[in-house]
Amino acid sequence: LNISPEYLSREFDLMAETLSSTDSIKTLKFLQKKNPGDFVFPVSFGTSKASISIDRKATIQLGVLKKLSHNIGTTKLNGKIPKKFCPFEQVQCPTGSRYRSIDGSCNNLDQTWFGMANSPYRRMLPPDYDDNFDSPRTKAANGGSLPNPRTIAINVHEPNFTTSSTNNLFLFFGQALDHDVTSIASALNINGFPISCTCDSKNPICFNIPVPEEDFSNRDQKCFNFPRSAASIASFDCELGHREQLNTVTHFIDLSYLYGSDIQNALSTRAFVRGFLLAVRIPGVKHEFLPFRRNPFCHRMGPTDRCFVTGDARSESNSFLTAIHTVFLRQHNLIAIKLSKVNPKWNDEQLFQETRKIMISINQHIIYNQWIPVLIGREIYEKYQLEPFSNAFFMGYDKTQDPGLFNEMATAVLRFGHTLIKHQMHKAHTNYSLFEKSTTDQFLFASPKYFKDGIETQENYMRGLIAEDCYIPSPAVNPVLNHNLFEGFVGGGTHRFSLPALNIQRGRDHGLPSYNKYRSICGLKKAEFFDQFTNIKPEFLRRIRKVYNHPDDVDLWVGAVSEIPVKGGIIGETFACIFAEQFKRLKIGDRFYYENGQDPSIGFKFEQLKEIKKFSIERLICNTVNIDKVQKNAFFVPHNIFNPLKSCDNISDMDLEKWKEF
Ligand code: HEM
Ligand SMILES: [Ca+2]
Repeated sequence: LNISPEYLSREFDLMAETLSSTDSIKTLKFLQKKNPGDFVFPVSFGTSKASISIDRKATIQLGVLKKLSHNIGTTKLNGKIPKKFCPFEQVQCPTGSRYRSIDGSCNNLDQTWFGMANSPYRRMLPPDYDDNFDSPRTKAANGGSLPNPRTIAINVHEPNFTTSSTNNLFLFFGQALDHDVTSIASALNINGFPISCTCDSKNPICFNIPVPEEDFSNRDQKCFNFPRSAASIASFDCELGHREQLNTVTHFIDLSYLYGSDIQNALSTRAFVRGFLLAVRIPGVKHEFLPFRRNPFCHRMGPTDRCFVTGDARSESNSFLTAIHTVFLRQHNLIAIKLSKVNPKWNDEQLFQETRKIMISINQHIIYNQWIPVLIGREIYEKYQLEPFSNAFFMGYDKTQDPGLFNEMATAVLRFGHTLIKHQMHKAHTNYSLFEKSTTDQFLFASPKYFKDGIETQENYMRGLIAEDCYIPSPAVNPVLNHNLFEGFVGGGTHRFSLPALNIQRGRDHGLPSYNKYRSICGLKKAEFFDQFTNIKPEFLRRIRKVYNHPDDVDLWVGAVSEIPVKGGIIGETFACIFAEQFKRLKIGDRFYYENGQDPSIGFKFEQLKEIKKFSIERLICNTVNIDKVQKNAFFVPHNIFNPLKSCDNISDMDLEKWKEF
């Protein structure tokens, strides 16, 4: 049904007025109450000024849709959101820039917003909201309710402690990559406060998970607090549409976790001398450290503690991830020093931008050349043509391809990692022997410890990453993540979370269709009966059948992490297919993709590209960690025969002389 612009304009104004009056009352109550028993969801990282304003306009749109669909009896309404309520505008692009913008805009010169920060996710399949456009997916095939996510967490994701040959570097490099491409905006109230979803809250933004009878670990709390993700308008041209979610970081693989996704953050990471990023130097110590800032915005810290400045607020969520940030910071400054020697006339800005470009390129090279084949196996890797060329430019950039991240990636696929995280992890000495175990809760938000334990500790974490294995792929999730997540973190209370339950609830919050639907677009058969989930091991299928009534009910993350991994890979066929499609788009839809040779003014010279391709994860480790040997493939634990240690002297590096300007 087509709705006239005049009618829509009136309805939007009315809805804005209604919402602002109820919102301000709620906010006032929130401020007056300040009840110490209230607690705030601890994971509200994905926020930005832009996300608050987009959320607001999207909420007004959803209110209008709800009212109209109620009055008219259909949700299939066509019309344009009035200009005043459309949060997106064409960006004015500078002409001929050789470098990526910080917020990702103007990568695509026709569709300037493709992949930029604070823009909506895309979807592989249309959403499956209960009311078709906004309310979470909660209905089961038999007309009843889907099983409680926490019941699923307890029964399907119960811990198992078997380790694999891939290591923690593979895993946490994956988390860093996730943080590069996605950060779901959390819903905030109009004053920018995180929303406090107490168990009895009637706020429609609260989608709390009740604690089921069988949850022995959490009997003392009534619910798991769960605010929905912020809303976004689904399309840039502001057609009326379903609730979409908002990515607050650049969708491109552009090291936004190192350089920031907005200008203010970006400026705060720079030293403004010789192209350097801000870093701490300690006299007599070879390597640099992350720059620090003081409270009050550090998580879980005392008044004298310090935490770090980085391009992404989640960099401190665990010490192993912080170690990866440190490695990239060091490599940036190493390149900047060399470039300044090669081109002594370049100023800070030139040095910074070219170093950033090289860094993003070596990171893309490691991802496409080394990390992806381990994740999805060679067969799918080759089928989707993700492998870099050995000796040629890539000429396949296609400006019609939208590289934007699929909601499925943020809400399910990239969360495969949650099943691989060991309950206890270690640091390692230079000879790779592991020592000092820490349990999951000890390395979460542990920056003060990371900092205080002294400089050698940081090297020990980095060596721990390469020396220690992670778990094998399976639906099992370690007991701290599954049963006691963030225990004691929030206001000193006993509130705990369950990571599998959060993943499942987030999928429903975003209206992700069921696992079964994705099977059918990924070349597997859509199952009529549970037995037709033939790529799920019987022991896991038994668990799934115990909690779900129908194959169409199974949540995407749950079904897909239960699949047998693809040959030579870590994830199953369904995740591998969504992943490969996404990373193909991130390659051919990124004008600055490092191999792109279509436009010499932004691409590397051929001899420079050859140098980039000499770089590897092993070289990165050799350059930035106190170590003189590293295993042949640094994403696997060392092995005397299959993955022996190799001297760093025999691992190639880039020759930056190829950047000399005459
Ligand atoms: C120490 C370990 C980790 C903890 C405690 C942790 C915890 C969390 C939490 C609480 C969320 C938000 C859940 C929600 O409300 O929707 C989340 C999101 C996510 N996690 Fe993890 N995680 C960890 C490691 C990892 C690893 C190793 C990976 C992947 C290899 C990963 C991938 C993701 C992704 C992709 C998201 C969604 C991010 C977004 O788009 O906003 N996480 N994690
Ligand atoms: Ca990015």
